[in-house]
Amino acid sequence: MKNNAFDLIVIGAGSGGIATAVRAARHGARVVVIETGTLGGTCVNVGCVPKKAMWFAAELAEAQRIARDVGFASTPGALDWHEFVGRRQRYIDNIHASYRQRFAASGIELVNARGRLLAAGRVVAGAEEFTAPHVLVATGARPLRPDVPGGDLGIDSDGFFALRAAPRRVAIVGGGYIAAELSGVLHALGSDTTLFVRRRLLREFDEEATHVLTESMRARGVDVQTGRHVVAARREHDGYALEFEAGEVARGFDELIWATGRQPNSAGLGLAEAGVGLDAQGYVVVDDRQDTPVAGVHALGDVTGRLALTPVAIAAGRKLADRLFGGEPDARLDYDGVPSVVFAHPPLATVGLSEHEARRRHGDSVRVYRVRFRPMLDALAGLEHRTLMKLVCAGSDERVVGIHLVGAGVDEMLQGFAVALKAGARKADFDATVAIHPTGSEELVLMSEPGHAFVGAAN
Ligand SMILES: Cc1cc2nc3c(=O)[nH]c(=O)nc-3n(C[C@H](O)[C@H](O)[C@H](O)COP(=O)(O)OP(=O)(O)OC[C@H]3O[C@@H](n4cnc5c(N)ncnc54)[C@H](O)[C@@H]3O)c2cc1C
Ligand SMILES: NC(=O)c1ccc[n+]([C@@H]2O[C@H](COP(=O)([O-])OP(=O)(O)OC[C@H]3O[C@@H](n4cnc5c(N)ncnc54)[C@H](O)[C@@H]3O)[C@@H](O)[C@H]2O)c1
Repeated sequence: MKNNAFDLIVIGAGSGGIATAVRAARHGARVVVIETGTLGGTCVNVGCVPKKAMWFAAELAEAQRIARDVGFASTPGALDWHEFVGRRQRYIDNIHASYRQRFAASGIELVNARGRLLAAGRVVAGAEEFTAPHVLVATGARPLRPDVPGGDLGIDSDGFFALRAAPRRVAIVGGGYIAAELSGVLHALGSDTTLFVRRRLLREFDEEATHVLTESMRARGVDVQTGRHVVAARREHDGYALEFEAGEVARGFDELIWATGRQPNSAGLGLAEAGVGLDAQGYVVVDDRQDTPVAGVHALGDVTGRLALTPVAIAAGRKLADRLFGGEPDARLDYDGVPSVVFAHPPLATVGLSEHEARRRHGDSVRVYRVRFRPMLDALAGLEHRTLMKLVCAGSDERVVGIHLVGAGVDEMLQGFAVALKAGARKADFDATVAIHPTGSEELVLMSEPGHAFVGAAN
């Protein structure tokens, strides 16, 4: 008879589940991974990876326009979506294959079924039951549409990845990462794009940075409409129509995309019955070691609702495996100072505190250094695109507590500066570093005078 006793049962083979399983197996644990859908979860299949592929396509479209502007005798061609999506899928298929290889090499068992917790240490999947002293819930999240009439019309980010052509006229509803990213991609690939934001774009981010991003998106041609609260959607003879709180209606959209947030995959897993706490939105409640109140039941990644980013789920998983199986009883992820990039057009890169949050925490000791400039290529092309670079410093020694960048190339620029922030760098350390010329990033080590406080913008 098959032995279904393991050291670790992982429910969900997304970014967090896979990372935990592989690290635990490396420490010698016997691991089974239970996955109901496709290996790799959101990031690989309907998240970061296909999104970045589309972002590259959009960047290439923009680069062709710039090439023409600076004198190349080229006319930007339209993207062959079938060709490109085929390449995108082959790239994803290779990731699936590498995961399978890694599982086989590490002796990790993969069960393709829906997992459900029976009790601490007991999980059922299909017709089988598995036991282990440790169970990890890493079941992720899925798109959430607003509860308004017509909220079931149109598509969400999952549907975006099923598109095989740029819609002629598209309405995107939402104001977070996904709304900003998809509107930039579709605009660059030829869609007439309107973004309807309930309040302001990326409200959790540094306000000045999001103001600059909003301006830059508008300058590129995305119709970003803020303060637009959608109360209903309809399908009319000439396409989708959206109705707003004040009674106005916007109509004539060929496609409607909801980018209004995500909800955890925590229902039907037997969690509440086993004593695992869920918050009001259904997120699994964990402490800073990824432990639930039930001994041996852990959770991480998007299902816990904390910093829904792939590297966060991966890092939390590796720490958990190090703690449970690697002899590191204090291992836990430090959730502070996590950098991230919104792959908008242009990208926005951020780490640490916003200016507002820094002033709330550090009062008058906050000093802000900023520079806005026209990147060389844009100047050559006669474009008015501006880059923002902003350092938020606090304390008498001007420790850098926030870095906010908006503009071409900042997506690849931030990682190294995030190391500096995490290591506790001071403004003086930036000043002491000789610039690399001519680059955009040199501006970050050349800022001399602290500037005024950002007092807000009506966007
Ligand atoms: C459009 C989009 C773009 C994104 N872009 C980025 C980006 O650029 N950078 C970034 O860092 N993050 C990005 N993210 C976020 C990132 O994808 C998530 O933070 C990450 O995938 C979370 O990993 P996870 O392991 O928690 O969950 P997931 O990757 O969602 O994996 C959960 C897995 O659990 C499975 N599952 C669910 N219920 C069960 C069950 N009962 N039994 C068995 N299996 C189950 C699911 O099928 C899924 O495979 C993006 C997300 C989206 C939607
Ligand atoms: N580049 C990246 O790293 C990246 C990219 C995409 C997603 N993600 C992760 O995935 C998470 C989910 O992304 P997301 O964009 O779905 O969520 P989000 O939480 O970033 O944004 C959701 C947005 O929808 C708005 N909203 C909610 N209900 C609404 C309504 N009824 N009408 C209008 N607007 C409404 C919110 O105000 C918010 O602006 C992100 O928070 C992020 O952690 C990361």
